[in-house]
Amino acid sequence: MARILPVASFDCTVFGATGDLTMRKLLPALYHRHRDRQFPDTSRIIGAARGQLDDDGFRRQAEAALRQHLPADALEAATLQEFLAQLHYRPIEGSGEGGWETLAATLAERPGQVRPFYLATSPELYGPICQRLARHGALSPQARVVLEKPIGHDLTSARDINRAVGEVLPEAQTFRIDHYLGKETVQNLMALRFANPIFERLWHADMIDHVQITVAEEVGIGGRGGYYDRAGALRDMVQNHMLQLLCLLAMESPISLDPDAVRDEKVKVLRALKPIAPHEAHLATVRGQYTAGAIAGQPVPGYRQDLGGEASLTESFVALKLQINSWRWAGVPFYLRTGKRLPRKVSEIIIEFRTPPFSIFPREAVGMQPNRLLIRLQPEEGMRLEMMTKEPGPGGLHLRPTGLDISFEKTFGQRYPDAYERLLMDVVRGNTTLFMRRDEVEMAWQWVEPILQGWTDRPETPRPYAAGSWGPTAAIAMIERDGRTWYESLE
Ligand SMILES: NC(=O)C1=CN([C@@H]2O[C@H](COP(=O)(O)OP(=O)(O)OC[C@H]3O[C@@H](n4cnc5c(N)ncnc54)[C@H](OP(=O)(O)O)[C@@H]3O)[C@@H](O)[C@H]2O)C=CC1
Ligand SMILES: O=C1O[C@H](COP(=O)(O)O)[C@@H](O)[C@H](O)[C@H]1O
Repeated sequence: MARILPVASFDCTVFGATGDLTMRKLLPALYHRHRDRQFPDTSRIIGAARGQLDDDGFRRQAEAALRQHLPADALEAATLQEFLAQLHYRPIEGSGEGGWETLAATLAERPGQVRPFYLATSPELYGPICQRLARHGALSPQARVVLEKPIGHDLTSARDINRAVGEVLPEAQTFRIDHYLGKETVQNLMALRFANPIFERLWHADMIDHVQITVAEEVGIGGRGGYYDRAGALRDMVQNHMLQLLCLLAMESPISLDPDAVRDEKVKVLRALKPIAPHEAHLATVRGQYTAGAIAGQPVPGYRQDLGGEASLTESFVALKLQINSWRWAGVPFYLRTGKRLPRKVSEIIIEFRTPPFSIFPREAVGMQPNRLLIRLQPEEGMRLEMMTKEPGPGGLHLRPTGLDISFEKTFGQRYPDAYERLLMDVVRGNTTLFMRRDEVEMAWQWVEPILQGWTDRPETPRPYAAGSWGPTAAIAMIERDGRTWYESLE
């Protein structure tokens, strides 16, 4: 059973409190933390948005959302009522003047509380909201502002947001969230690498042939088409989640778990990424867009139908090959791919090791495969080290890949907290380790931007792929040109 470390009493103001993210992720996460008694009853969760609701109206919306999004066995009547009683609502205009004095007065009732402000709104509002919080004296030393991804739409807008927020708030009180960093299995990458010296010896271009990172989703763009069609897969998933995974995989050992020690090492990886110039973007990347198809035997519409019939050049799939300019990684390609409406939800990292420099086994020793370390981030979280083993029997020397497996569920047998649960409690604690620093976000945009530029300079229709397939065939061709292949661990 995991230890629950209690946090201090807080007043958490959630801007965008009636939106999808709050209803689907933040309130369920806070409910779970309440259920485990991780925060005191004196804590309040104050919803804020433009809708003219009162506390009861917000509680009714929240209750409906919790009933929809929590598993039935987590819903206990008394716990739910206690949690709802901690919810409040203050109407507010994020970029205007209405509602700020009332919110400030509500917060002033309890000056000693930790004050998280969660900005679950569009990023254009981050600067205006922070400026207003400052103007109304709400940014006490106990304040922490959480900025949801995406931080901007490109490097310039990211810098503008960071500058506007930085004018009123120190970096130590700024929490740029990337929920992948809150996933247990993503945090485990640090344990895998820095608590197991056997791997550190192998974690090097001398031993590793290449790395694959796949983040596949079954879902389409759903009700978020307005946002997604402006973003696309590169901005939505690669600029943040996938580059963060890459940083944790590729960074050198930090000198400690201190937030800046870890983030310094991640920034070094981002700085070492070999730029993909605009004119190279078409060779180093593949963009795709799903067409109608079937997932788990059920027909699903295509991207354009999901958008309401509009034509669109936005990619719902991207695959790319990148290199890291460092002694550790020189010459080791990293292949990344992510997409919506792929055959199943799976996030997985494959480290493929080099083959033996010379083989003593005859050709008939069929099944020779390189060693691979599979790190399954979700679902069926775990790790598998694939080794070549002699098949038992008298009929000659036959080799077969077999796995040393760790299933987290079998090993630890407990509920995995959602990423937002851990991250929200870290915000209250004031621990920024699992949040992105300003320079990290900007370096990631700096690397991604020439690719976007290349796509703009030579606009092409993304390659179609049927929903339920693994993306366009060009993504397969991209890796196969290098004599490698995407690894499907469950197939
Ligand atoms: N939904 C998700 O799964 C994820 C979302 N995000 C990011 O989180 C943010 C929120 O996303 P999501 O919840 O989906 O968006 P929604 O459109 O569902 O919700 C937006 C919320 O912001 C409020 N709002 C809009 N304009 C203003 C304003 N001027 N002043 C105050 N409140 C305002 C809306 O209420 P009202 O109109 O009443 O004011 C609503 O509560 C976005 O940046 C998104 O990219 C990030 C990761 C995942
Ligand atoms: O940030 C986002 O992440 C989700 C995928 O998150 P996961 O925890 O379900 O793997 C993605 O669907 C969404 O488009 C993106 O904005």
